[in-house]
Amino acid sequence: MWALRAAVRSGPWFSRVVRGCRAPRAAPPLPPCPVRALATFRGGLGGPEGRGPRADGRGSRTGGKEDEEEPEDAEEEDEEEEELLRRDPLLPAGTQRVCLVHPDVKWGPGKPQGTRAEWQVVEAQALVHTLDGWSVVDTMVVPTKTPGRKLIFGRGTLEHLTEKIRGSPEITAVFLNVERVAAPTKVHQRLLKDKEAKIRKALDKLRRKRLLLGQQRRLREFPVVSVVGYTNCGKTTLIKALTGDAAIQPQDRLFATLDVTARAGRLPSRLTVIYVDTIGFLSQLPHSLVESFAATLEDVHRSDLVIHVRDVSHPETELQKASVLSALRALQLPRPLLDHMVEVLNKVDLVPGYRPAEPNAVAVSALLGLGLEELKARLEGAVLRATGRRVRTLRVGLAGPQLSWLHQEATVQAVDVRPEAGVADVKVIISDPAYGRFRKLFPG
Ligand SMILES: Nc1nc2c(ncn2[C@@H]2O[C@H](COP(=O)(O)OP(=O)(O)OP(=O)(O)O)[C@@H](O)[C@H]2O)c(=O)[nH]1
Ligand SMILES: [Mg+2]
Repeated sequence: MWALRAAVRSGPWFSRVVRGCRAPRAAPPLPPCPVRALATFRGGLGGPEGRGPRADGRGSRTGGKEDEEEPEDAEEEDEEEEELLRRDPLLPAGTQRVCLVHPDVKWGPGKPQGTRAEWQVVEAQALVHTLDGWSVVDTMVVPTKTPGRKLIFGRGTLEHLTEKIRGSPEITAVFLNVERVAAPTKVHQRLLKDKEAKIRKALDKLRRKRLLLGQQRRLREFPVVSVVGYTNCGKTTLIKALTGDAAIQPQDRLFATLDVTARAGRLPSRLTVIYVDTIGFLSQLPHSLVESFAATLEDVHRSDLVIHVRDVSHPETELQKASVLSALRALQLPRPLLDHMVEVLNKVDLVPGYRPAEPNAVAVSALLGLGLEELKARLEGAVLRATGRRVRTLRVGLAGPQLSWLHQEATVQAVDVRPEAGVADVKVIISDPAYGRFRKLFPG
């Protein structure tokens, strides 16, 4: 379901995607950059305005001699990993003023289903804006009837577009909103290969780290709740609202969250859960990036519960839901996680008089804090069911170690002390294995 959509480079450029037609400029074309890669490119776009892409890799770590040497300490290695995952040396540096060209397929097999050109344009604009210093200064929606062929536009249309763009000096880059990638040149093949090898290494390391984190969490028996959803639907804002963590900074941009992060929060019963924030989904993503995306979502596989956040104020909310569900299926999420997923209808404050159509979903405004108590109650029930935890009232002797054991191994909700009998009735949330251990340690 992922597809490559964009081609970005400095200077008006159509030659890579409109084969058979003359390129408007003589400069050698660069391989197109996947949308996903653009979206993950943060910082480091500085440099002289309008400078072309650093095809030689200068200023980045790719392609240089230093790459061949192993970093000496773990910190340096982490920095390198971070850099590799974030930077794309093939992107033009500095400020870019983009002309967004959207081929609007009106009929035939290439006609996009369930969406409209205007929303595809809005999404593409948002993607361009994820890059610091990049802005869309012009948008052209161009009807075309040759979907899936080598030629996207006819010669006449191409000439018209080229002329228009050449006549607009403010345009420094063209973003062609198509799912296509041209074969890279030999220079670029090497660069991409180097980068691929390094990213694979970084992903392996990331996987090992995640596995360790997952094991540590399991040992401490905190239930894990993963929060997934279309990009910009409000996942981070919801986690901020559920955990009260003021340090979390949601942003109104696509792919604001670029890595999986975990935060602790408490449910009404005082049960601590770990909320895992994830990278947003997009309806069309390049196949080549599925693996890296899947790696960041491995935590979701290991979670006890999944929350699917939806932006109900978005005109394409249904399409977004379908995209997320199909991506989760493609990622082969375990069946119980899919079946017991909690659907959260977010941003209801933007839809006056909103009435949820889905009976089991919870409507909230993560921003204004509406509906959160109901959501927490739902989450609690679902977490208890998913993790085999139960609320039990256990009688313990005041003189013995049982009470402190329960504080360590379970979530103590209330302690009703009966001094005359020298006992206390303790209301706890306890997992079945922990209860088994309690009974074994303190029989009778
Ligand atoms: N009005 C309104 N805006 C919201 C609500 N929840 C989130 N937002 C806004 O939506 C934008 C995106 O929110 P995030 O929480 O960053 O969304 P996200 O899903 O984490 O986005 P990515 O990490 O980019 O995938 C921010 O500007 C939020 O303030 C809500 O309930 N109501
Ligand atoms: Mg986020």
